[in-house]
Amino acid sequence: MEASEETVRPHSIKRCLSGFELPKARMKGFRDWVFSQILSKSLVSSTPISVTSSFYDEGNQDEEDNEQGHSSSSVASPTSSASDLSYDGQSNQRISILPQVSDTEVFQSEDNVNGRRKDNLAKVEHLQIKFFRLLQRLGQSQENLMVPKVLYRIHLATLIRAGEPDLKRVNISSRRARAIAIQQEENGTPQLDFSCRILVVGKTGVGKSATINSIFGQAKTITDAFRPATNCIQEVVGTVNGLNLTFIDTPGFLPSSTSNVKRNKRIMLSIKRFIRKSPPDIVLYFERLDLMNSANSDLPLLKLMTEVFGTEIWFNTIIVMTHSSSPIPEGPNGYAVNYESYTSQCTNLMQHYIHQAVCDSRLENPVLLVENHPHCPKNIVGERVLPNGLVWRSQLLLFCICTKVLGDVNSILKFQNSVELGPASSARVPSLPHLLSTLLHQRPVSNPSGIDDEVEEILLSDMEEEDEYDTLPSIRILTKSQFEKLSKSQKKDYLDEMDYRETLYLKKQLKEDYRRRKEKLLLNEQQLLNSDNSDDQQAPPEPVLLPDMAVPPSFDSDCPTHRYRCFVADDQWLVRPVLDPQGWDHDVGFDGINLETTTEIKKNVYAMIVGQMNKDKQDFGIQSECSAAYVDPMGPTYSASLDVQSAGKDLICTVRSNTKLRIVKHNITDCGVSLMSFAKKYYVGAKLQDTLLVGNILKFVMSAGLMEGSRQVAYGGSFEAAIRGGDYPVRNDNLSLTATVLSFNKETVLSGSLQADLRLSRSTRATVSANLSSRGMGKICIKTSSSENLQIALVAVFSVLKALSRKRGANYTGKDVRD
Ligand SMILES: Nc1nc2c(ncn2[C@@H]2O[C@H](COP(=O)(O)OP(=O)(O)OP(=O)(O)O)[C@@H](O)[C@H]2O)c(=O)[nH]1
Ligand SMILES: [Mg+2]
Repeated sequence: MEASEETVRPHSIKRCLSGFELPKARMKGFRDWVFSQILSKSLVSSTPISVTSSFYDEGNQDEEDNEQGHSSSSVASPTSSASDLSYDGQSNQRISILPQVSDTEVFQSEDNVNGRRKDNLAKVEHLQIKFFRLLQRLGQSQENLMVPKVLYRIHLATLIRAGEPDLKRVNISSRRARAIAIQQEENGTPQLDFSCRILVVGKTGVGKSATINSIFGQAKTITDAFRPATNCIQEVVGTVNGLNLTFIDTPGFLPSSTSNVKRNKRIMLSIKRFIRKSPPDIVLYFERLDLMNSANSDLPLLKLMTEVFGTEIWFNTIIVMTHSSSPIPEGPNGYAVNYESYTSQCTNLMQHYIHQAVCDSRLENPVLLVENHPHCPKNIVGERVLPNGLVWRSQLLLFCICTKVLGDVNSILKFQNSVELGPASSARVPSLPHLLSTLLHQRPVSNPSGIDDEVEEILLSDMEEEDEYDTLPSIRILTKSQFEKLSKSQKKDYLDEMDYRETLYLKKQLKEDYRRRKEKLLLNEQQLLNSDNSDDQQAPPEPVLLPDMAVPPSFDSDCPTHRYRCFVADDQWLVRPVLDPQGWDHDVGFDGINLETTTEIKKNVYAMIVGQMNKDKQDFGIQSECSAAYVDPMGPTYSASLDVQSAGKDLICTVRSNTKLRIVKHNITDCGVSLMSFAKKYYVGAKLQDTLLVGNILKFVMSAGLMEGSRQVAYGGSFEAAIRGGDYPVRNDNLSLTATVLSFNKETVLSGSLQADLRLSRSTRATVSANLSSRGMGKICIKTSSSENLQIALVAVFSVLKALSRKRGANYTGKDVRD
């Protein structure tokens, strides 16, 4: 038997055994859909969604009161700190405990004064004007990736909330707002009124107070290199570039350990009490970049924060990493690590911990690098510059503005409670049209020879013909120098001839491969028959070469490859460990198992099991499919399968049955039924599909089906016409046109799509896919690849860039900047 050293990453099940199609895409498809449904609700806010009430609510009141009983004097009330703090001489910069008014409230008060109610769109437009004015003041170019992202989210949010008559207004609002902002900044009126409340939290000594001082450019709070400096919650107020900033500086948490939990919780509860009346717009969570590594885990602290403040706190949190110019630690093998890769590694690690603390991996918190050391290099205007060239102070202000503006838009348009974080809840209901289209596009269990039915059909028809390749006269292969000596037309003829021969050779190979597989199947049948009669010696199974695993060049005890090996002891079962490099047990890293098998139980009866199971301290996940099929070589194929996969705390179980009939030679009829159970609801579906092959070139597929569940029914059907190139399946040129109709809830959606895969010349391929639906939505995608003619690629790149820049100039908001 072959030794296998291969490990599998989670959710990337690979196929090793041939014979059956592994329906992984389908297995994941439903889960993806569940999450996309939820995410689509948060269009405004994949990162900063304004905090919901539970972050500030009266929840845990009993607990807080209990804790308060024990609270030490280290966390003083805000009023006690005010007396220690003095004005700094500038009228607009002081440390005080002023109640803050949010911008939304400002709108409301203005509206009352004017005696008329501004509509929500006007409020959003007003915010956009402010946003553009602030960008000008910060000197932030609108090319900064954050800016179009924010504008795009505002645009989407307003589109969702706008009524039909307002759509035109929404589309031009951003351009209008920009023009007004420029005008207002030139005139200096009206006065820009923007305030922001920022809560800073993190472990002690990470540089929270130092960062506040750096932002204001003066020592407004006390810092200390040797002992905790901030002993009470205090507000630090000041103005930077016309922005009224209020920082809520808090005492630092102690490193996570069982003895510190109580103290940390006490600090958090007092912060929670402090912010209840006037909640912050933004939370800055501090970490030291130079001390980040997986051994120094912050997870318990992040979990405690989530427990005390609620998951919503993470919606508005920006992660700030101080000491970003300090020397970064060496890599595990003693070599220096590149700055960019170290920072992205730390960012990923931090995000991973937050995902674990929230039990949800959809959050994406912005990360900002900061350096407060007085000797940090500065640019000509005296701003601190990081080793990667970033001027962090203006970047931090920009992040704050963006978060605040999006938060305000969320509250104006009432999006606050549209997203719930946490493990998947069973309240989700799958969409029937989605389930139906999955059923219609499901491929039945394929032939055990491992070759597609249609390909088999073509190969069988070609089988009788003599291999054309063998009848070809021999040809002399030219060396490079000989080829160079040929004239242009001779070169072309030579290459055409080679191309022709290559196609014929590939055809021959495919046929031989098919013949071999068929013979093997026959041999197996024979052996089965013989073994019934006598105990003849069996031929040893063909060894399988498994892919090698990349092993680091030097020994590293942290690399599991050096410690764990696995063997394939039996070619019937393929069992592999699943490696999760970011799993809770970073020492071992394996927290799952992957299993695959295909076997012939009886003559013409095949069984297949494919599955993966992951288990760690919190989560248990399973994805598996068990199928059994009866394949009559001359006639029908009957199959049944059970598909089990986990979605959050629920299990999705699907039982399917399929019958494939070949009554007429070029016609394949496929009938299927499916029963799915999810969250105590059942969904039943049925489909009928007919495939007609006309020669080797034309193919027509018609299908119709329905899906029923939750007392609703979705109907649908599709028609596909495909033309293949003469050299199919060796050359995969094809053109297909599909029309689909889906009807659900008295609404019928028609859609059409085109897919073309063409070989334009010997070295150039083009793929075109386009679709359009009766809802007016569509997509077109053109891909070309060429191994020659670099100039074509350059022309393509140039024209795409030009089109993009023209579009950007015309309208920021119409573009999906997320890609
Ligand atoms: N080199 C370097 N030193 C920093 C940086 N940020 C803060 N420090 C230093 O770290 C020490 C602690 O900083 P503080 O701002 O007091 O830390 P803190 O997080 O407010 O601590 P607590 O108030 O105890 O919660 C001070 O001596 C700072 O000068 C940084 O980015 N780089
Ligand atoms: Mg401090």
